[in-house]
Amino acid sequence: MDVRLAAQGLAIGYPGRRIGAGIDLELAPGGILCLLGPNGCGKTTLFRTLLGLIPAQGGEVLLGGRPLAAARRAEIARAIAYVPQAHAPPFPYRALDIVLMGRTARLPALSQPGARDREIALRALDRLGIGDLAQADYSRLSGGQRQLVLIARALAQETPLMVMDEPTASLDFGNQARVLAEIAGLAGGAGGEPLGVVLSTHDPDQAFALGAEVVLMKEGRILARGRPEAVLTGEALSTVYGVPVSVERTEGGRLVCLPALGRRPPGQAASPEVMDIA
Ligand SMILES: Nc1ncnc2c1ncn2[C@@H]1O[C@H](COP(=O)(O)OP(=O)(O)OP(=O)(O)O)[C@@H](O)[C@H]1O
Repeated sequence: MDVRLAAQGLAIGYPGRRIGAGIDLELAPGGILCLLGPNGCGKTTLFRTLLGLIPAQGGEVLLGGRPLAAARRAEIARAIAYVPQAHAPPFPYRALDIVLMGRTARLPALSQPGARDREIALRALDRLGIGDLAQADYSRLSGGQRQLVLIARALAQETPLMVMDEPTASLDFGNQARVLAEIAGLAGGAGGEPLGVVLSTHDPDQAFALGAEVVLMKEGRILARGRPEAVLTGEALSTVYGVPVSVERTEGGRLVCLPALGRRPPGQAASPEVMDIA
């Protein structure tokens, strides 16, 4: 089955508000796309458009070569799982109930999740090291715990593609590494068939760690796309984030991005993001 997700000349935004345009990208099982860009540049808006949650303002999204706009909600949910930024629901669901929601698109109409769905949901929680939270009230979990539950929900959905909006944002150092390893494993086929994963992050080092294809965004447009070594240069990162950044190689051979605090790159205007602390 062809489950590639593609954006062609995509324009994104909200009624009366254009956020971005001219966006082309493609995600196939086995691939990892890492979306980087400053706050407010349109990453979440792009994800919501790729998922069909808001309509494209121009161009189109194709799922398996067919227009996403023509696909039914359940069909999209069987192809693409979504890990939104962690939020608290208005009702006190158990963490297990939240994960079971990932099974909805797999169930016949009007039927309740069964023993197998429960087993899959519990396995997803265990895989992320939070099996002990299954009966906990989701609304009382920490931001990072909620984020892990939402990732478990996406795993339980058993889709070939996964869209993850800042999946490591609230996680501690160890859980960030665990989730990155999980993403690499999913794309590598550790859970069975290789998945295609697109994630957004504010940490460019994650793109190096994952060896992911990078999509660098600014103001709703794609500035550069390709291998992290080619795209994530000090110059490109300095331009996009408005702070001087150098990219250096560690003794172990890994590239890391280092923002220099207190100095601006030549020609950069003063920005509230630049801290003059030197
Ligand atoms: N429902 C909405 N209606 C109108 N504008 C919106 C809506 N939601 C978001 N926006 C605007 O769209 C722009 C892009 O927001 P978006 O959340 O896509 O950015 P982002 O790159 O994901 O940001 P961050 O890195 O801070 O999460 C912002 O200016 C935001 O104010």
